[in-house]
Amino acid sequence: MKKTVATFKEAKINNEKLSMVTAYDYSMAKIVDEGGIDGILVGDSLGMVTLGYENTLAVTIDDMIHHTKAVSRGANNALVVADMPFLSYHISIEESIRNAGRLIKEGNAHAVKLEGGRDVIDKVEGIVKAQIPVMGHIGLTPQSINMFGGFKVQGKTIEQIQNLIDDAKCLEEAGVFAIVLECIPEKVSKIITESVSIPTIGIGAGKYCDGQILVINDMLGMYSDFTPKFVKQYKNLKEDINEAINNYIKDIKTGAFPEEKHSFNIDEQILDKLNK
Ligand SMILES: Nc1nc(=O)c2c([nH]1)NC[C@@H]1CN(c3ccc(C(=O)N[C@@H](CCC(=O)O)C(=O)O)cc3)CN21
Ligand SMILES: CC(C)C(=O)C(=O)O
Ligand SMILES: [Mg+2]
Repeated sequence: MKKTVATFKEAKINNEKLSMVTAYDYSMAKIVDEGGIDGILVGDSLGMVTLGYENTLAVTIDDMIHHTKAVSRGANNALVVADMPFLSYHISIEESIRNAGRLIKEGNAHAVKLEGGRDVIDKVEGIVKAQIPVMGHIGLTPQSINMFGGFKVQGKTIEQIQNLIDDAKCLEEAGVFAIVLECIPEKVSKIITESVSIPTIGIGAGKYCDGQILVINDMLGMYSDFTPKFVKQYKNLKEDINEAINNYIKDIKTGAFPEEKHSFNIDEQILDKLNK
């Protein structure tokens, strides 16, 4: 069944949990889509996971469009959400709408996600008015790494918690269809989740969120630069890939690969003529 922003809103009303993962290319998008995932986020985490940057700040709108196009081709049922990268929605409302529009028109995403609350509310309103569904994202917003001084858990003081609740309510008011809550204490995301009527999607935000999201490389054990506490590793593909590569190398060295079934033939007569 095709997932839409309406599916997301209905899930909260019906008390059904939403499942999301990130994906950055066609093949992975197709696999997770066929697996029945509700939503795929083309996260700007691709800067770290697929491009090898230290953080997400260097990712460009063109990087995002390039990967979003690929993911959209592989996703038949899941809702495809594309992250707006750092500085693509900070300068003006006009520029924000233009960039969000490119992710939809060129990338074929169904919705965009941007980080922040009241500080970006005018941009959120502008994009929503342009008929582009927006997902909010508060808590540990990785594009604020230089303000936070690292990837650190947010929402631990009364003031921070009150700000998170107010941000969530303002985002709902501005028309977002869902909000990502990243790296905040479980009891705080419970309060936020109960304060809004749109679904909350948690990452490191505990069990009370209306849905969960993880970076695909983390949950499959394919990224080892760091492993946040909130990651549950469902597979260790790094180990499997290592084993496969070792066997492949061994087979090449010993001549066990390729076999006849992996090779192509020509007519013996042609070979005879060639030899004469
Ligand atoms: N592979 C990957 N997975 C992610 O979840 C992810 C990215 N990349 N890139 C963008 C952001 C960065 N994220 C991160 C990165 C590190 C921590 C981390 O190490 N957190 C500490 C908590 C530190 C504290 O106590 O304040 C941890 O131990 O989990 C958390 C989120 C989440 N996002
Ligand atoms: C971690 C998720 C929510 C994200 O924003 C990303 O992958 O970029
Ligand atoms: Mg992101």
